[in-house]
Amino acid sequence: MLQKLSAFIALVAVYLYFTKDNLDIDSMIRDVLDEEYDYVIVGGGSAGAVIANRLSEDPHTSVLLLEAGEAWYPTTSLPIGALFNLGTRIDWQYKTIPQNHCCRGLKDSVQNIARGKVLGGSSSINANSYVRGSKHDYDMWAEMGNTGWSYEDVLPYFKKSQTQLDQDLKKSKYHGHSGPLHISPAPRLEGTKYVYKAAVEAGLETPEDFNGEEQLGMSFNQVNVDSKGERSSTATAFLYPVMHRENLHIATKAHVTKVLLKGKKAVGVAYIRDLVKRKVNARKEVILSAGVIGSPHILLLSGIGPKNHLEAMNIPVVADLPVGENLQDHVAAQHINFFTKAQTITEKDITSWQERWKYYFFGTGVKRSTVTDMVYFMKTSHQPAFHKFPYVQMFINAALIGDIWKDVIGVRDEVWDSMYPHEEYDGKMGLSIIVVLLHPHSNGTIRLRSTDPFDYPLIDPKYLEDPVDVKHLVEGIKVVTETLSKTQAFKDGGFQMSAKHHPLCTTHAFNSDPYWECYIRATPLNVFHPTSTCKMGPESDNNSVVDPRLRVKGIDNLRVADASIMPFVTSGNTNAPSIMIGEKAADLIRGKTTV
Ligand SMILES: Cc1cc2nc3c(=O)[nH]c(=O)nc-3n(C[C@H](O)[C@H](O)[C@H](O)COP(=O)(O)OP(=O)(O)OC[C@H]3O[C@@H](n4cnc5c(N)ncnc54)[C@H](O)[C@@H]3O)c2cc1C
Repeated sequence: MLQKLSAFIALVAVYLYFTKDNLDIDSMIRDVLDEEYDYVIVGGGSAGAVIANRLSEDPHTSVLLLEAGEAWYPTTSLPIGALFNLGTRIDWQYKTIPQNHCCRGLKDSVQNIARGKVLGGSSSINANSYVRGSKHDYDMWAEMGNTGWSYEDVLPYFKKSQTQLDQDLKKSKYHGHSGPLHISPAPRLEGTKYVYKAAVEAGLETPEDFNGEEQLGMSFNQVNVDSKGERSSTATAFLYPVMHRENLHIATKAHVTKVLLKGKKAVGVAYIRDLVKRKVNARKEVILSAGVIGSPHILLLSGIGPKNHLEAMNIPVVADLPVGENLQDHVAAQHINFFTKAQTITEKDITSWQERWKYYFFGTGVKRSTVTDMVYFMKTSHQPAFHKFPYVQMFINAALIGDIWKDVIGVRDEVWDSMYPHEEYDGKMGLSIIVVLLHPHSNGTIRLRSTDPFDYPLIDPKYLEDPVDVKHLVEGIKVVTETLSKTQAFKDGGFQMSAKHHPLCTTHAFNSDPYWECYIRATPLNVFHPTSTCKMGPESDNNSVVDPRLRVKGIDNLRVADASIMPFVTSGNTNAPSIMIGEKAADLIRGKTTV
């Protein structure tokens, strides 16, 4: 009994030691707010946190940040934390509506859409890969009429936000050295080194820096992890260090329900905190940074959206704009697995207490890892010739898929047990490769389910509606099964591809094209990169919601600044681009160029 009590007290002491900083953070959250601020920012995520920081640099400007989620959570600092954050109270835990063109191996044919509900937003719960996308993405945004968003225009903002810790990249003209966000190289385990060798042997490109001169090819990953081995989110980088500013007020657990409008001018927002309906005024502007689902949700509730839909919901139409259209997401093929004896991370390592202590005391071990240690970018033969950016990305994970992922992905029990049987997977080392579609032809929508602001909207990404989307993915899979897997390096590493037949695709010969098409449609993943539901476009683009200065069209004093404004989804993970959008938005709002 005494022993158990001492162990418990020791645990509490360690917990308090490591969370003491969080008590300071709590003390800086405002309970009582002013009636009016210069700027009211909704959502303290990847973009919103950056805007709050930058606007409050001027002590004469008052800024309020309203965030629906909490100030912090015990597992957010762990680089490997994505696995421990999903499905918790800091994840909104959205779901799509049942999908018609995929997903029969998933529960109810729906995909889980995780989003962060905490300061830092999704940057506090994500998988930490630091990927800017292709320079051609931004050049095409500019060609579409979005003046000021070409690669040359946005590169300085990427650099501004960043401190590159990788010794080899420190001198690169593509990286920044004094920004709040810390970027370091992903660990290089024995298992992933074999993949690199395989890429060289197969004649694939192997750029040193996929965020630099050349993106295409196989590279070791770059991650948002600081020199102490902790996650560098926009909360830790941009908010916590400046929360003491007198002119920056931050309110958490404040759920914004509506933009308050006087005619066609935004004058504040309505929100609910502690079960009480409240209002706050904005002297200059309201900035929506509530993310790809939150921002369109609030606009629709405010009467800004497609006329037909608003009328059907009995909401008076203030502006007829395509809010909630153009939803794009990176859909991916289920993990392709290779067993190996070369060092990788086992599921037991991920959950073990020894590893937890190793990380807490020394900042080392597998919890310092973000698992995706390498990335590969490729074009496919099915993409239009004028698209110079890649259509496929691979995440090379230094761990086999295991039960820890089952609920995150939402695969039906019997399908999961058949795909990843315990006797084959438990305790085994290996690689899992996720092949991701970067530019889906199938775009979807976000619509109101009801006028209750707490009712989640209807999310329909229409995954894989267009058959060409599957073709891109099959071509990507073949690089794994026909090229990498046949190299001497893979033989030397003892890599053995799992030949487990997908239980819903047994009528197709294993490893044939029809087999992979079936495999992709049966149990796809989304890799949490939805964008473009408040698309940016010039005056002439009727399919856009905000102009290139991020102002909501036809409404004064209202901007949107987050992943929802992307004209199309970038060629890679979407956190760094959302942070860049935050940096650029701050300059657009205050009318000065800082880069
Ligand atoms: C599990 C997961 C893994 C990912 N992995 C990676 C990765 O490895 N690399 C990468 O680059 N990208 C990754 N992403 C994607 C990336 O994190 C997002 O694209 C990016 O964070 C989006 O930024 P944002 O500012 O648009 O929205 P968010 O960061 O989601 O911020 C929106 C904020 O608004 C708040 N909010 C919403 N509605 C309201 C409301 N009504 N009232 C008040 N506040 C509200 C939310 O709580 C949230 O804090 C991942 C995402 C997830 C969820």
